[in-house]
Amino acid sequence: MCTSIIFSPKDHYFGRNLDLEVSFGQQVVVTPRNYNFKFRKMPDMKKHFAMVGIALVADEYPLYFDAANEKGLGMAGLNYPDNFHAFEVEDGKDNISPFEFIPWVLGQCATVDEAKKLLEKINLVNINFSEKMQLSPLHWLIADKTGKSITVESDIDGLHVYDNPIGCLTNNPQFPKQLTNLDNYANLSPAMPENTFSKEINFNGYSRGLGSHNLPGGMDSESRFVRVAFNKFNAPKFDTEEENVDTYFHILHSVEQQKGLDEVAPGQFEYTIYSDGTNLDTGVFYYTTYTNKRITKVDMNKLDLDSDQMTVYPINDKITFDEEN
Ligand SMILES: C[C@H](CCC(=O)NCCS(=O)(=O)O)[C@H]1CC[C@H]2[C@@H]3[C@H](O)C[C@@H]4C[C@H](O)CC[C@]4(C)[C@H]3C[C@H](O)[C@]12C
Repeated sequence: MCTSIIFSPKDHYFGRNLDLEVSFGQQVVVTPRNYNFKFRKMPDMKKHFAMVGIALVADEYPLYFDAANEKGLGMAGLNYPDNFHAFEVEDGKDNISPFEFIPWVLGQCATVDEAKKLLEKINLVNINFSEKMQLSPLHWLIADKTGKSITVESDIDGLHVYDNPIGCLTNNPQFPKQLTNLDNYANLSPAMPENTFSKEINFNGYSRGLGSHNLPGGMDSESRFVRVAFNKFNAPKFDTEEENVDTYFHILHSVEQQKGLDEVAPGQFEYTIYSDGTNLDTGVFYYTTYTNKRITKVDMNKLDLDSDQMTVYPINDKITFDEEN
């Protein structure tokens, strides 16, 4: 499972938890403006916006899991098995494979509105990156530095682009069903509950936090959607970058999957491999990993963004302690 959010306390932070049972050897990858993006069915993109995110580099191509560009547009791909459908190549359309989708959008769009326009021509096609790396069944969250976001789902009946008023995405079911399910939790509150049960009964309020007693705690996608939305909308907003980044990671870590809790095959457990976020207003990228909760920072603006060569930073994954004595 995975969870992606946009959090807008002052600046806008966009990113995700990547949950899986195996790691692909992904890294932090900055792709500068003059790296030549090749597309299978579309012309090369020789000049484009620079982007930073997490990717697996294969055959010198950045296979992005999630990224944000220098204009403040972010995009993340999350698993969407059984529902995702890829189509045959169609004349007159922008035929893009899912593995090309993030560079295609982030390379040329600065805002969600521009992305929506581009998506009118898109046909997500059935082309594997390679024999070994087959098509991924994904859906996407796209967000910008106004705080606006959309969800993109390619179902058997075509491409759906939904306005996303919650600014969160997890996995199945389809996005409209996640929104409907959220209705079930409208009475959650950070405050102690009012007695609307019956005037004839007195409730003692035996514990603090009873307003969120029914907040779902499961690893499943519906539970994480409700939990991350509740935690995000009730999170404090600060003035400093440090406090807002810290809060952003508290929100993502509230839906992280500890090893041992989500068995996907006998003895195999899905867990939160990394959590990341880009400040869309500044282009600074942050991440933590399952074993390294100290926030690592990569500022793409410190690189030559007019270059044609990617910069790759291996994931900083080591468990460390601050030795006090
Ligand atoms: C599995 C990842 C999504 C994580 C997630 O949602 N997990 C939930 C699993 S489930 O719902 O519980 O089944 C996705 C996100 C981005 C994907 C990767 C990117 O799309 C880049 C390439 C694309 C290639 O086609 C396949 C390998 C790959 C390297 C993908 C592997 C995998 O599908 C990734 C890593």
